[in-house]
Amino acid sequence: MSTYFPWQDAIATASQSHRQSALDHQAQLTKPAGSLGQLEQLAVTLASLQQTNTPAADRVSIAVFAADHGVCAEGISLFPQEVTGQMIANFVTGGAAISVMARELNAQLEVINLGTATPPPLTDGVIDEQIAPGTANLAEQAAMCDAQLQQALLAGDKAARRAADKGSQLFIAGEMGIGNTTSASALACALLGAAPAALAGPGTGLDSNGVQRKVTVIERALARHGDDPAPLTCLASLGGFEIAAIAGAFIGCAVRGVPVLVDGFIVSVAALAAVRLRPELTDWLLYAHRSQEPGHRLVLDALNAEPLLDLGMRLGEGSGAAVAVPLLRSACALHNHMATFADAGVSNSGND
Ligand SMILES: O=C(O)c1ccc[n+]([C@@H]2O[C@H](COP(=O)([O-])O)[C@@H](O)[C@H]2O)c1
Ligand SMILES: Cc1cc2nc[nH]c2cc1C
Repeated sequence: MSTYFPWQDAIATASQSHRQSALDHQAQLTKPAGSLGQLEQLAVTLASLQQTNTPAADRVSIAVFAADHGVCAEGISLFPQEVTGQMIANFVTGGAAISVMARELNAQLEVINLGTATPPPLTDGVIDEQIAPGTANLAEQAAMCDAQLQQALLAGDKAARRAADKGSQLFIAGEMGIGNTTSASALACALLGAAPAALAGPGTGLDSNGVQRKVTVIERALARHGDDPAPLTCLASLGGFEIAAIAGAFIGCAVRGVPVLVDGFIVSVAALAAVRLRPELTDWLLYAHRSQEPGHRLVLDALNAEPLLDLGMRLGEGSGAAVAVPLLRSACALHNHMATFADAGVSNSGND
């Protein structure tokens, strides 16, 4: 495939010296070594990515990418397609889960429309990156052409640039798209060489007959696609506009040195495609939660990812990542504000 990448710039590298300083600092804090578990690693990782001795997750950018999917014609979702447009309006008017969470976190929230089958009832405050009124039906033809893929990747890159320009310390991508678990499952199958039955799940709530129908649809899509695992080919053939945009956004964040907190199943599949495209991206991805969508486990394993939370969530929108932000903030506050053994006059002999 000849898709042109406008951002073939080098991905930023984590600072080994800040990593070492952060590890040394952790060893001085008034606690048995390792007793803050993953919070210690989080603080160290953020220090090395942010190239600082005082890591932070105060300035958070959340970008929700929304788009429709032609594969909905196959009856693979419990919900009608017009919900995508309706939820876009709900995101900007403040009633969606991610809107509430963004307010709680004092995070920047932007909503990006990459193309819906039914226009959103309200477009004020929505970033317009519409490519087409949804992808084509991926069971029958490529979901998008090369030019559309490029537009989607670029829309994601622009969101990453806006986050970097605002000085964001953490980027979260959310997604909204009725039918997108079918697209994400098909894409993961192609990237991993996995069987549809291993990846397909209920999405918004299909029963077992519905999941079986979804498996058959993905099998048709993969038979048409063939076994080409090249990430750009897979994205165009089986992806969604929002999934490709998220892949572009993650690469754009890593190029600009903004750490990413990865949300659920669909976002993780976008991350997998992006990592296959640019393996150096791996360092920049932190994983928030394991979604209830059964395929997420396989995708996380392929990414070698150990997510922080497992709360049985399966909403999307970036909600699983948003609930993990307070953990990152706690990790940073502890790293930055705990007393050292020397400062507090506490004996450190147990840590020798
Ligand atoms: O993030 C997840 O893990 C997740 C798991 C299942 C469903 N979703 C959300 O549900 C929608 C897609 O579900 P479906 O059944 O229409 O394919 C889409 O808008 C996603 O945000 C999200
Ligand atoms: C109501 C609704 C909200 C969502 N948010 C993300 N995916 C969604 C799917 C539905 C159906």
